[in-house]
Amino acid sequence: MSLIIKICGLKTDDALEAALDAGADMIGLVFFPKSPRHVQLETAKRLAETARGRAEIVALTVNPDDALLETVMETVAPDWLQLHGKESPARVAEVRARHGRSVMKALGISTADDVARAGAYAGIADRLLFDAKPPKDATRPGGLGETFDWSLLDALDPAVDFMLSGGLDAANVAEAVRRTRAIGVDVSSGVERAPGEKDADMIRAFVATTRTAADEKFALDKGAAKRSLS
Ligand SMILES: O=C(O)c1ccccc1N[C@@H]1O[C@H](COP(=O)(O)O)[C@@H](O)[C@H]1O
Repeated sequence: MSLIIKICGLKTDDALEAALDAGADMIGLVFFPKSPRHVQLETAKRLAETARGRAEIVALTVNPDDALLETVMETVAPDWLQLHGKESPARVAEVRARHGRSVMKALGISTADDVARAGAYAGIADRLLFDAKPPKDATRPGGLGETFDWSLLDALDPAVDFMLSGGLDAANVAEAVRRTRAIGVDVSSGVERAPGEKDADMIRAFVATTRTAADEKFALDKGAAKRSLS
């Protein structure tokens, strides 16, 4: 399986086209008014119509109530609901059952305890997404361009798949691919020239670098598997 690439926080037709042309597998639309990437519903609807069938559409919300999720479902019809707040495992299960959509639960990581707590969501969320834990005074829980110590993820149950985010960019994503067993990567700030302003060249560089790193890792793993059989 090839590595999943998600470009998040798209709010213009040009940025969306750049992500789709570059070969992004998932595109993220942010519904969080305090974010510089917040997108109006009508714009989101138009962007989703362009993206449908070319990439999976992810609607990112933070501690959403059901009214917001219903509106997003009716207007945008995303493939995924990304929950990026303090949603409990029970709330994740409820959202999944009520809205009938795959749920990606984002979890902020700064300590080994944060990784241990992730186990409570395994088998409940359809996918886990690890992000850097935001500082206490942050105005948003993600999209801050901050990395975290990826070695903390070594303690995670090997049966649990996850995507990685938090401060990724074209300069560090190859190392992230090599260093972790993430099945996908998610980027927002790292493909922007200013907060909320995506840059087509940076999107292309991010996707190309990620694909090359994933191919190299696959070739290395294949070689190692062959050697262990001989
Ligand atoms: O992008 C935002 O503004 C945002 C707001 C609220 C919650 C999450 C947000 N973004 C997500 O955060 C991670 C990491 O982003 P970055 O690459 O470090 O900027 C990613 O999943 C974004 O989708």
